[in-house]
Amino acid sequence: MRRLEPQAAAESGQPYAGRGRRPATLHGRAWLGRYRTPANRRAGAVLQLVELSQQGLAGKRSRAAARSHVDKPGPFGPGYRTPRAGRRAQLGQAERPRTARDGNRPLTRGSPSPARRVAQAVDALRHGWPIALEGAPVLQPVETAPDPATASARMLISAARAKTLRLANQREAADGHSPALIRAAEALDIAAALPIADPALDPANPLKGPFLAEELRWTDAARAAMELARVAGILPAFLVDPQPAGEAVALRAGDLATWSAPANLAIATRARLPIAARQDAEIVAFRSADDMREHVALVLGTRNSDRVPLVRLHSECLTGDIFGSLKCDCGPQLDGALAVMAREADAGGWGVLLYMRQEGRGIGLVNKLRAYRLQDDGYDTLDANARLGLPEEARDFPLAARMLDLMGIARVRLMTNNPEKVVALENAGITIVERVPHQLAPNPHNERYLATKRDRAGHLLR
Ligand SMILES: Nc1nc2c(ncn2[C@@H]2O[C@H](COP(=O)(O)OP(=O)(O)OP(=O)(O)O)[C@@H](O)[C@H]2O)c(=O)[nH]1
Ligand SMILES: [Zn+2]
Repeated sequence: MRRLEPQAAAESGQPYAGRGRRPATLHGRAWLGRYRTPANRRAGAVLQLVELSQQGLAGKRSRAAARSHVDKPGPFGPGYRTPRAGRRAQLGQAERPRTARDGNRPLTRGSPSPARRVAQAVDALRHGWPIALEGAPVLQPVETAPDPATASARMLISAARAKTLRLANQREAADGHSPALIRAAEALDIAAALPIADPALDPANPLKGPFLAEELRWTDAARAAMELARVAGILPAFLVDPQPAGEAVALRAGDLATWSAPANLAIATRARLPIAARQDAEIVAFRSADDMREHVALVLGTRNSDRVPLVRLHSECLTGDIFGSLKCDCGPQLDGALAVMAREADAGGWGVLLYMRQEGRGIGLVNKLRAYRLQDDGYDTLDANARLGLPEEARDFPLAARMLDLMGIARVRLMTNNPEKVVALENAGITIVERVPHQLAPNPHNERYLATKRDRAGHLLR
């Protein structure tokens, strides 16, 4: 049975509060120093033998730089400046690709609907089957490819990954999740392509290449492919125009926008759910026809139109929520939120916990665990995601707004330290009457994770 501890106890500074577990030892971190080779430039493209280095570490923004953006209103207090304000539209709103402008090869008449095409494409990527985005060559996912003989000299990878291979320019690599096209001197089969796709294999494969960076003429389709890989939870790396080609699932870049529309979400069912924190709790389940992830809300206390509910938007963390992982603060935050809401209900108010199935900030469990592996090599949370070619924040917060909307909740007191949640919910039409800080005691394993949240992601942590 899960053990609950009140937030007050957790806030009192007790180590590992909220989960009642202590780590046996405190592990030191190995920071690896590496080397780089100079680039050999030729005719505007970069052709070189690549030696990998940990340049991601050099790319850290300072705390001052992270905070040097526009002013924030209301919930954060006077003078607060939001980090990454210029990129706010991308963050917390899983990218909704625009309608494709590339190419002119039409899908056949009577082909499946956009949502069905995306569902089939995601399924294909999980099985290792190729996809064919309109206007783009056939793309074979590297990670899941069933036939090791599938080969191509060209690969589509993330700009961030291309940067670690010394192939992307700074401008492209700034948006690490954006795509880059590379060409090898000879065809790469799956065994050769995997170390290019997976940074976890870098230590065993320090030498790669030579590669040529090619101009990408089907950008929208390539961006959609990266996004589909994220949704499928696989590494964002594809063989381009592979041999043998296999039967590809056809779709358009713009199909993703239809697939991810919050309006698709509806209440599926609700039931009474006595939980340790509160016996009269209710659970509400949400479902979209398109997305297999089923989100839920827990309602604690009796709905009361005179009281603005205390709301916690919690994103799934299997490791923290279920196993009590000490690497993050998710487990204590989940338990703490329910305990505070139960107290609120005792005092005549009510609370709503939205449990969003957006594991690893939207990159999925396996890719989060890949990021953990890179963190063991010294990368922080953000750099580990970047090195994988995945966005640091890929959650779809408008979906949370849709859940509140479906429950008839327009005004909330939001428990969070993350200003982007506040901004994203407000942009989606929810009024945040108050931001309620939700900080719990750190432990030696999550100190760096919390410092990264504070110093690089702008979370309001002490
Ligand atoms: N990619 C990645 N995700 C992580 C890592 N550690 C935790 N997470 C995920 O981060 C998310 C944390 O979610 P929340 O606690 O709801 O949100 P938050 O952005 O930390 O903001 P708060 O509301 O202040 O807690 C969960 O989905 C975790 O699975 C990590 O190292 N890498
Ligand atoms: Zn966690």
